[in-house]
Amino acid sequence: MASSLFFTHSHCYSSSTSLVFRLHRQLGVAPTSLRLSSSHVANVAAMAMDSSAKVIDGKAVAKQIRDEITAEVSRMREATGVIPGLAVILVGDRKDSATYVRNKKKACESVGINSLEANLPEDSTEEEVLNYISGYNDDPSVHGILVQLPLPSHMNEQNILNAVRIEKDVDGFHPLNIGRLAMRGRDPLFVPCTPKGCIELLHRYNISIKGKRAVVIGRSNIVGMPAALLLQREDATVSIVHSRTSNPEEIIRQADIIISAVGKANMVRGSWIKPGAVIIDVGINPVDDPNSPRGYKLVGDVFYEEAIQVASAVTPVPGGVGPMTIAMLLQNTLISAKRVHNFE
Ligand SMILES: Nc1nc(=O)c2c([nH]1)NC[C@@H]1CN(c3ccc(C(=O)N[C@@H](CCC(=O)O)C(=O)O)cc3)C=[N+]21
Repeated sequence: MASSLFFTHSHCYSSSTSLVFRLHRQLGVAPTSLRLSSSHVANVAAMAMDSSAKVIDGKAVAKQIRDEITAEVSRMREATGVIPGLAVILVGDRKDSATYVRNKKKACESVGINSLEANLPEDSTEEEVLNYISGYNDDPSVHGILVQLPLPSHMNEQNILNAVRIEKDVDGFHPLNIGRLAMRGRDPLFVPCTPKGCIELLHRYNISIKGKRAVVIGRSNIVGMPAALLLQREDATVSIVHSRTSNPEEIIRQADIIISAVGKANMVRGSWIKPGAVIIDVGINPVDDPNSPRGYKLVGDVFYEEAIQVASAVTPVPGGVGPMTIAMLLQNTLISAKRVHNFE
């Protein structure tokens, strides 16, 4: 999910918070004795006292959605005899990809969706991958096809994603599905899982989007760009901040809703956040942690401990967007099976 990295860390230290603290030191006064006039800082202080930000529990919402899907899968099976099927193609042996694929398989089992898996060696040819896709395209027991990304560098991702039948494109990555997502008055067959999960979290927490200022950080094909399109379809006013944006902090500070999908640990600092904003953190970044048995822990793009003091609601990492991505994949697979079998 991590796209290209950007922003030097020196940016983080030009934040207004650390500037205030530098001022404290220069003036030789205790922080509490400083009169801070801006409502921003006052609000931050007020919120810090009751540390009021809500944690958006993606893990719990994903569980609820899986329960709903379980019920629908069995209703469909009883009425039609059809069991939705998802095929996952994994090329190579990246450890993280293998873990994600295993989790997807487990999730399928937990809701009663059939899962098929093709594990191809790293040195497979593009043609071999295309052959698998074509087999799944023609297999009526397969309602969704997912090609785990990233693919080995010798393969042309575009050729491979284009080969998935749009009726089975449960990732929503086919250019025709993205094109429809971008057009007013049209609807894609599938919406990409991670951005869909972000919007679903906002809905389930009754956070209104219409008329709000939303900022998406990152412009990847799989998260940032479709997330911006979805927010716009929900009637938000959307800005996209990326590696060539000259004043990212200034733009991010105007947002009522922030979706960050950059892949840079703790990049978004508390001082970049408008008090009361809602933060959806898509980043899943490993950082060294000698106290963890694995030697690392996962953090988001957003500096969580700071954000929770300023925002009204924040998704944690792990336990935020990640579990929602998988829940949306199951949902897309169910939608696909229902559509092809005309089951309402
Ligand atoms: N064709 C394709 N479709 C994808 O949807 C896709 C992909 N390729 N390639 C890789 C990324 C990554 N991704 C994640 C899904 C779930 C979690 C997830 O459930 N994370 C948990 C656990 C994290 C952990 O502890 O390892 C959490 O955030 O709480 C994370 C990441 C889907 N991706």
